[in-house]
Amino acid sequence: MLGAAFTKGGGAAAPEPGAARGPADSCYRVAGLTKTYRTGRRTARTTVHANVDIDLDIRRGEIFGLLGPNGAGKSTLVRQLTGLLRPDAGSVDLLGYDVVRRPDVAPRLVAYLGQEAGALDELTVALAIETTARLRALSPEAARAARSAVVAELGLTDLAERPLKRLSGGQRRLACVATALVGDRPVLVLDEPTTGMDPVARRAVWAAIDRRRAEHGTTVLLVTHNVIEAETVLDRVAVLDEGRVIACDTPGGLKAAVGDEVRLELVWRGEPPLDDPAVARLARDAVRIGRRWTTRMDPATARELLAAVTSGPAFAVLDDFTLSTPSLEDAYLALGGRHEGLVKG
Ligand SMILES: Nc1ncnc2c1ncn2[C@@H]1O[C@H](COP(=O)(O)OP(=O)(O)OP(=O)(O)O)[C@@H](O)[C@H]1O
Repeated sequence: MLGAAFTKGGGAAAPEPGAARGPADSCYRVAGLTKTYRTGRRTARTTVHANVDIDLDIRRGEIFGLLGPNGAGKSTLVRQLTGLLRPDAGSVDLLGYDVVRRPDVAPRLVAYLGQEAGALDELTVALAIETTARLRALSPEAARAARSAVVAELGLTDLAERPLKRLSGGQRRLACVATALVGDRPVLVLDEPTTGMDPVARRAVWAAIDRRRAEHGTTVLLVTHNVIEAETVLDRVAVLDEGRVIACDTPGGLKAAVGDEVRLELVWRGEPPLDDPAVARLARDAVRIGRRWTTRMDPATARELLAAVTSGPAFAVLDDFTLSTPSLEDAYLALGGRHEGLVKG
């Protein structure tokens, strides 16, 4: 199985198969992974504990998410999982291979999409995809066929002959996703793949990822801030905060941690009347972003406060409201994560 994955993923000669230490269905087994950055001179030394004693087990064929605010340590983690960064301590087992001891192995099993387009920027979309396919050891004919297929699949036909550097941010990101998908690597590690994309492009990307999982059993490790997207596509998610995994479960399992609470969102068109007791009660706990207030509470209290707000003077300045079951974002907040780094929608 490992040999087959290597032949398919291609590249230079496959390494000796690793001693399969993990269970047969394991893709990544991470234990005690720790990375500390030290910057600055001796007098103004800064130490950042980017990853602290991280344990993870990602199964084959899973769509596994890493969720967390800016600076939580997500990119640092995936760069170690893909052999681009050496951990200070800990182990990474990828399909039976020791990535720390053999950092050359990961690039041949994993298609990694980082946050930058980098070296491909000068090439046309078609050439960038085809070149990547050739680097993944496809024959010239197979590379051309794979390029045409992924261009059509992601709706890139009209952009295929344009250089990446002449595309919009979202278009360039889509082209980079195409380069990650071509050649059918057994593992995809995608760092914020849909950043800047419109809904049509985003849907095309998720459909393409889902298809690979269904047809090839591809494992996908997805870094995201986007909790809405995360909820719909992920099998399991690890929540990172300040370098540590603070939870790891299915989206449903994480949401169950929030219990029976519901989310009440209010959007104001003017200044809410704080002398209204219901408004004052909501103001006490609400997370306020611009004109939007978000709170979590038990359903009976939420209904009571909403009834008071919609039947009193506050209604005149209320633009919109929603009462909904908890989201992954609520679960994240209940876990003690910081609010600012997560985006909605
Ligand atoms: N090369 C570096 N040198 C020093 N500190 C770094 C370096 N790279 C990252 N850091 C720090 O390590 C921490 C984790 O950064 P990392 O990029 O892994 O976070 P992230 O979760 O991917 O963030 P984002 O969502 O913003 O991409 C941050 O505090 C960051 O400032």
